[in-house]
Amino acid sequence: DKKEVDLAVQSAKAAFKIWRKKSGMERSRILLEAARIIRERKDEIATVETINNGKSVFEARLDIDTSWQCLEYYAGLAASMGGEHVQLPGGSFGYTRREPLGVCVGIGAWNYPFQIASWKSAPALACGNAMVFKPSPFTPVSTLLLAEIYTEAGVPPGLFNVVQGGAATGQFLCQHRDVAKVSFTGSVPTGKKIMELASKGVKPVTLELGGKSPLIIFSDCDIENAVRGAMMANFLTQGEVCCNGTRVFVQREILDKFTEEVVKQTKKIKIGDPLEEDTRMGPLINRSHLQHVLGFIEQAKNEGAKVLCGGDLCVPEDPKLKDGYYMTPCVLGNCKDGMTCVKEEIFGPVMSILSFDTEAEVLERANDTNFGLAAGVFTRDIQRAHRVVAELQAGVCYINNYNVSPVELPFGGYKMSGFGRENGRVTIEYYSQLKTICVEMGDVESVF
Ligand SMILES: NC(=O)C1=CN([C@@H]2O[C@H](COP(=O)(O)OP(=O)(O)OC[C@H]3O[C@@H](n4cnc5c(N)ncnc54)[C@H](O)[C@@H]3O)[C@@H](O)[C@H]2O)C=CC1
Ligand SMILES: C[N+](C)(C)CCCC(=O)O
Repeated sequence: DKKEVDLAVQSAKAAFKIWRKKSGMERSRILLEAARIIRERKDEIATVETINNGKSVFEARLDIDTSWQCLEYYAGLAASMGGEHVQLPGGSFGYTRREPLGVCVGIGAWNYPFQIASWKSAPALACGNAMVFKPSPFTPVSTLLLAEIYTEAGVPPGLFNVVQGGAATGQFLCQHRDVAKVSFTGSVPTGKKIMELASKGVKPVTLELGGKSPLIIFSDCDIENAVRGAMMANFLTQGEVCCNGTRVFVQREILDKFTEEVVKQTKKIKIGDPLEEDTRMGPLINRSHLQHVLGFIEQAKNEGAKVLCGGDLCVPEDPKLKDGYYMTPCVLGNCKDGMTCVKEEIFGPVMSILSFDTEAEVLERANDTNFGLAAGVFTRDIQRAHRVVAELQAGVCYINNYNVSPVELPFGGYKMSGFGRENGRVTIEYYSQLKTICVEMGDVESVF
């Protein structure tokens, strides 16, 4: 409620007063300690994340890895955040200071709860800010572990606060007068609302929104790697991934071979209890989302797409899983650009395969979308690879791989997939502001 949101912001504000005075080296040491604790508690956090979200524990561990890596990365940058010195006439000079913004708000989606909270809080805290974070009400648990860990590592109490709730809570946060910035991960419609709310207080926003990314497979590619890339691009976290390459464009010469292999591999994905070691796909986030995804498959069939595998409700053999929100991962063939399954973000394990003939044609079609989060290309021709990514309208492009996320590289979208970046050096700019100081060494020459 409004009252709890205010308490969280006030406590973050108090912590900010202490934190902002610390040197980068001091902040760095605490972030490194937090990273160490995450590494030490990795299996436990991954288990909580699996219970939280439903993704396989095998995959959840990878999310926890990119989380502590993000803290380590920004710990490394914290001490080198600085400004510049500029000489002016007559011995006068100026300098700039890079200062924190204050209390930042993070609002997260349910697909990568711990990772999203880490990717937002690590650069925020490294720059000297405080953060109040609101996880999705579908995945409220793991972010609390992060808060616990920051506290144990030695941040001032309240520096990273978690508030629970849905849209109303998010709105209170975006409107709060003591909030300096909002970083949001979620859907395009909510992103627009947040931008609107934040604009009332002239607060900067970072928006990490949805996508419908193209993955382009040329006939000169290493086909085994291309198949693995397409699996990585579509089936992590039950397909509930914003940057997934769900429009798989395959050059006609290898369409049959590629499709056959992708279908073979998709059928092998082990679905079941996500806490079991060999499971690679768990249940979707909730029943209504499952129905929503299955609805897209029905519609795809009606519009002429061919289900090559999966796309059905799945009831695992284990009786304790019988009411789970499981479905079999789906590959759709015979897809055309105008179909709903090709145009809209499904956010489930559904790959659409499209064929193409020429580079110019596929570029035109790949870019014909309002989204622009990610894109991928598989080819052995290095000139073509760089020529194609230079033309793709997407914030993150992969050559001969997909959905890897080294924290050293910026991540974020073009077009309606949002703006601002997470990870990489550049994100320091999104969590700090520049102060200019002009120093007079002589007398004031007044106009009056
Ligand atoms: N670009 C990226 O990095 C990512 C984008 N996404 C996108 O997120 C979507 C799925 O996640 P959902 O949780 O369903 O998205 P969502 O937009 O429904 O919710 C996201 C968060 O915003 C909060 N929220 C909802 N309405 C709000 C309002 N009016 N004001 C303030 N906060 C509000 C929710 O409680 C939740 O914490 C997909 O569209 C996906 O593409 C998901 C993960 C990563
Ligand atoms: C880790 N990765 C690249 C698969 C997804 C990260 C973005 C998201 O939160 O959906």
